[in-house]
Amino acid sequence: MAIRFVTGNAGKVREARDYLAGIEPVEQIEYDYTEIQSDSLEEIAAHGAREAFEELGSDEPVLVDDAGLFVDALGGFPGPYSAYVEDTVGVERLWRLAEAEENRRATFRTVLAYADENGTETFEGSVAGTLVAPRGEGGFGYDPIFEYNGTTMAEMSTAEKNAISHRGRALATFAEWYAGRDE
Ligand SMILES: O=c1[nH]c(=O)c2ncn([C@@H]3O[C@H](COP(=O)(O)OP(=O)(O)OP(=O)(O)O)[C@@H](O)[C@H]3O)c2[nH]1
Ligand SMILES: [Mg+2]
Repeated sequence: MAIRFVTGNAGKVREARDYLAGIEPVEQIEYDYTEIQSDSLEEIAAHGAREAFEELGSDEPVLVDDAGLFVDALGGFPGPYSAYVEDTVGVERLWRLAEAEENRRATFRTVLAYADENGTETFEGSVAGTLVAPRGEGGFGYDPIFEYNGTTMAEMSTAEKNAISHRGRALATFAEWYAGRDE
C-alpha cells in the first residue's frame, strides 16, 4: 500500500523515495497538520501523524518527518524551531553565529512518525557533524553548512546523503520495522 508522506518539503520526499524505492511507493500530501510547540521532535511528529491520519480519511498509512539542527555551542538552538529560524534568520546568518564559536559541532535529528489504523510508531535518526561556511548546490535547508567527514550534505548525491544522514538512519530503522510488521 502506498505511504502518504505528509510534508510541504520536496527535499524530504526525494530522500524518502530514494530510500524506499523497491519497498513501497511514496506519495506526497501537502496537508498542514498542527506542529505542536514542544522540545521533543518525537511528540511533534507523533501528534502530527495521528492528526493527519484521522483528518485525511482513507486507510492508507501516513508518514510525518519532524527535523531539527542542534548546535552545541548555542545550547541546541535552533532545534525544534529550525524551520522558523531558516525562514527568519536564514542559513547564512546562522553560520555566522556559529563561526564566532570555537566549538562548531552540531547534530541533525529527525523523527519519522508512521500512523495507521493500528496506532503510531516513531523512528529516530541523528548525525553529528561540523558547521562550515556554505558549500554545495544539492540538498536543502541547512545542508550547505553541515559538514560530515569533510563533505557538506549539499555536496552529496541523495543516495550519499541517505547513507550517512539523520533521515537515512531514521528511514533504515523504519524500513526494518515495516518489513517485519503484521499486516
Ligand atoms: O540541512 C538540512 N538537512 C536536512 O536533511 C533537513 N531536514 C530538515 N531540514 C530543515 O530543518 C527544518 C525542519 O523543519 P520541519 O521538520 O518542520 O520541516 P519543513 O517545515 O521544511 O517541512 P514539513 O514540516 O512540511 O515536513 C527546516 O528548516 C528544514 O529545511 C533540513 N536541513
Ligand atoms: Mg514544518
